Amino acid sequence: MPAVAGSLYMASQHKGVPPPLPPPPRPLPVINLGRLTMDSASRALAVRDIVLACRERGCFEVVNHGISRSCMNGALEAASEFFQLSTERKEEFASDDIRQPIRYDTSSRDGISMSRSFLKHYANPLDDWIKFWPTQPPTYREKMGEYAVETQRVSMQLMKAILQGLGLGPSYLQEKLEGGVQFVALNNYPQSSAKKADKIGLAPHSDYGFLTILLQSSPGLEVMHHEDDAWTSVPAIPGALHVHVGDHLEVLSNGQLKSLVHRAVLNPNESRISIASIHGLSMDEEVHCAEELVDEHHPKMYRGSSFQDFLDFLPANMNRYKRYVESLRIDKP
Ligand SMILES: O=C(O)CCC(=O)C(=O)O
Ligand SMILES: [Fe+2]
Repeated sequence: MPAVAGSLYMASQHKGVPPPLPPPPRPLPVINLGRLTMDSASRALAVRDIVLACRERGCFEVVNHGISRSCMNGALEAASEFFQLSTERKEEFASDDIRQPIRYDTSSRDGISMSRSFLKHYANPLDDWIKFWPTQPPTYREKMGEYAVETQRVSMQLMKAILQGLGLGPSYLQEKLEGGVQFVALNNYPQSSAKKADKIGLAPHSDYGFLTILLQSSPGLEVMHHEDDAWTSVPAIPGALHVHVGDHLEVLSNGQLKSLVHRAVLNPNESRISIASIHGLSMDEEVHCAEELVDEHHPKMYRGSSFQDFLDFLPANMNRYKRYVESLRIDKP
């Protein structure tokens, strides 16, 4: 009770005793995805855990997701070998136009890259996009392609579970999700240097799809849970993948789930690679609040928007919103 807590605090201050330390950060939920394909009771528990983690923390780690270590390591190696190519080779993919199917950049023109280079491209359906991908390193298409197909599969499993947990049913939007956008961002960050005070690689933001599945070579991802005003570091658990809620899932769930603000800090021990796979509906498909989740007590909170709308919105609105979804609020000031 605040009054009692307040008076205890004052009493302890009076005696020169330091105020109590804040509670230690809660560990991130780690979800065994294998339970989704077991008996229906195990599936129901896994669905409950996934939706609870999305609701309360905005993110979770997944293990037993069926993506082999060699596939994950292969993708990290392919990314690392790409970033080791000559500047000239990498700049073949350089472009200011965010609508390009593939884009390499090193600077902060996007308003949030403080110290990173990146390669971004689409991946689903693979046959439509792989022709735009680098041919160097020679194994790039094979290794990144295998990983992209596997993350798309995991994203489908997760979305079905989340939609079921929200009461919308596991086949809700299924076809649209299967043909939806998968946008892969490979990020390369330098090791932090003692000389440079700024340790931020990528400034705070939310992602705009339904879900992001992130693989990191070493720690550096930090998240801000909804109730917190502090950063929590996400450990790089061997074999695990990090999953967080994006803006369009906040819209679809009519605010029941909130997109997660996250950032990347530079690692003091080594340079770092992360691969973010962002999953949503297809480019022009608008995402709306699910009618089933709107009623007189829960009025519709967001207007509909597509992935394309986000790309159109971005250039003129860099840094205006930490979370793009704020711009979709119907009740925004
Ligand atoms: O590097 C990271 O850990 C975060 C990357 C990220 O947030 C992104 O690519 O959107
Ligand atoms: Fe992100």
